[in-house]
Amino acid sequence: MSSTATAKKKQHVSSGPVLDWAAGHGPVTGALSATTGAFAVATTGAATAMPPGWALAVGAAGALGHTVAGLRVRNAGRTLATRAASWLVGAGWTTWAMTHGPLTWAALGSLAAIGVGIGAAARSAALYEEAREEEALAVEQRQLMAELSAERREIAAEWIERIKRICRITVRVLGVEQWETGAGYSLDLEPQGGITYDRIAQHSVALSADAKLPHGCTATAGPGVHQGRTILDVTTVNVLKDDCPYPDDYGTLSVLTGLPWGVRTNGETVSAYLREQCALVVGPTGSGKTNMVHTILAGFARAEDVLTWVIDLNAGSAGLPWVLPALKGEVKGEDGKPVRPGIDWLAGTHEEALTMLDAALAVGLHRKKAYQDLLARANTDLLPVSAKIPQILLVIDEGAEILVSTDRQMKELAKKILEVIRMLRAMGVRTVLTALGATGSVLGNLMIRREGKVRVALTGGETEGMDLGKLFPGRRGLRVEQAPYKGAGFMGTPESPAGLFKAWRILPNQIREITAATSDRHPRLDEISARAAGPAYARRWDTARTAWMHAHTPDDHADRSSGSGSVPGLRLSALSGREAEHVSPEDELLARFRAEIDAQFATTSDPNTPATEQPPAAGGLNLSALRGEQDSPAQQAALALLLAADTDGTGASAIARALADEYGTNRQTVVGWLKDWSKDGTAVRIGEGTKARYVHRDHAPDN
Ligand SMILES: Nc1ncnc2c1ncn2[C@@H]1O[C@H](COP(=O)(O)OP(=O)(O)OP(=O)(O)O)[C@@H](O)[C@H]1O
Repeated sequence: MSSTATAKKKQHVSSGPVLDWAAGHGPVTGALSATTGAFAVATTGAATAMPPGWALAVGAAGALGHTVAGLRVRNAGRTLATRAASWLVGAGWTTWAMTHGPLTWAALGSLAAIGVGIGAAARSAALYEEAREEEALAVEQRQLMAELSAERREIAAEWIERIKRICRITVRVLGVEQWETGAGYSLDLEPQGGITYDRIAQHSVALSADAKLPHGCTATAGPGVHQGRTILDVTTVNVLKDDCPYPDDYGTLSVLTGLPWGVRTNGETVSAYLREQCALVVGPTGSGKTNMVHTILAGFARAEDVLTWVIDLNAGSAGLPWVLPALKGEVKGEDGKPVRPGIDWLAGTHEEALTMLDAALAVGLHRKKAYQDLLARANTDLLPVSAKIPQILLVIDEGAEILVSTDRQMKELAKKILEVIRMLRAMGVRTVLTALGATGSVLGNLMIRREGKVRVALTGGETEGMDLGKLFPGRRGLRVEQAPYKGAGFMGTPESPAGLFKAWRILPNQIREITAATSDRHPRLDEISARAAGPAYARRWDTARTAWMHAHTPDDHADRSSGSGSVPGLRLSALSGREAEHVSPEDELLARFRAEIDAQFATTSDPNTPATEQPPAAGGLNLSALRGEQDSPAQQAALALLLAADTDGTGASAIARALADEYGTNRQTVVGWLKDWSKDGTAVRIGEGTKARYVHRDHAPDN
């Protein structure tokens, strides 16, 4: 748009002068308007005996007005002079014609000559202005180019020419940034003529070929800082074929600020934002899908506001590495204490999966009612997820296949999965489904299409059942052949358009490290949700329900620990009376907590639980790490207060006061806990009468 036109637009918007001195006229209409105007004034003026000086005054004002308007839009001196002269000549003729009569041949002839003259002058001024603008653009581009280094200048010139030839678009290059990884560069482009980035994106494949980029490298156009700008990412080194190890920084993450899943070809981390979105990860066998699931679980484990629930009907294998090392006591915290599993619940059977989905639905639906006040106070309809009210992320391995299965049992699961996806976004329950293929039947489901906008396709070179067009609609130029490596593929989210990416490679020792490093960080299910989830949730680590985890993982400590010839493998279920004699105090405690939970939820005894509440055998799954898991959050908070009270100790009233606001706990309840803790040795009562107080056993005087 010319500067004159821009200025004109601006004047329209502002409440500026009523007379638009910069009003647009072409050379012909301008000349016509001037001559007919002058003629009309001269004839009317002559007929009404108007003083001729008026016409001259109007002309002078016109010349002045146009000059001021021209100066404001920085017109050239030449243009200003032409316009002012046109006004003055017109006014001069009108004055003369009014005194000598406008309807003479001399008057009319001279007016025609003046009209042609004004037209020609205006045309020449317009041409001059256009040339001036073009020159200014060229100077600007030259300046930009001068600011770039020689190498960047060369890159910029090369791409200006290539885009012009292939896309038939003229672009200005505003910047060239070479990536620190050395794997390519980005160009900041401004396509001319109101063209947007997608016109360049359409030609991605042709541009990559023309630039002779190596296999696995692309030239991908994406949106720039505004709609008139484009960022063109050009990969020159194929980083997809090399392994990309999971970073060894296990720092705290949040579902609100994004969970990193891998890297783009430019070395940038690509994150999934799952507060409101569900995710779909597609990968045929051997593509690196299991590894990707572990990378996803690692991110969830590191988040302080996420509870991960995993369903894997393939014997729970996706979740086991996150559970077994902790349950078997193979991983210890820094202080040598047992650690909590890296995920919060693992379902490996159809029944357990149903229980989990029912619990998720109960939590979500109850949160809707119970947190009404909180939502009103926060003035939002999205539950404010935090470490206190965590997001539940349900990872369902091969969940997409469950959704399209015709099997009766699977259909039952599918119905509940879809209910979770459909109803619980606002209440902080989202899903990550994996699928073996990006086929029509998987993506045909409206709920997946609508709610699952975080999408990953791990191709591993597999073209069968890999419809990238369906997985990433509207994104052109993505081809499976660009990522023929394990763990490599495409990822797209609402925040980051689909493009090549490589999943981090995570190894079993890192899973153990992350389990240990994040043990204290995992949130607990808020009390409101825990109540809704009920005993099914509270007893998820019960021996009867976790026995299957050992069914197919021979215990390598079995022989070492049981010289007396105890049966290897299923130690949890093998609760023989003899083994039960060697019960650790912590396991005894666990049994007591279970009984308490029963009382709290007023449940009848679980038919799956052994008739006598026997603790797990010594040397079996080390459930002591889960002691706190089975308490109510209020009870855990009370225990934390007891610990924090150090050697001074504390009392029931003080603890109840501290918990009243958040949990509504009364003194009587705390008295009960303190009594239990004194009995089982967790707390020690010291002093008598009004001096009586409780200290944690770690701070007891004789400890
Ligand atoms: N991100 C990655 N980077 C490098 N190599 C990887 C990556 N992911 C997987 N691999 C390699 O691919 C192999 C298969 O990976 P994985 O078991 O995750 O695949 P899968 O798709 O789950 O296959 P299957 O379903 O057969 O188990 C791994 O043993 C590893 O060597």
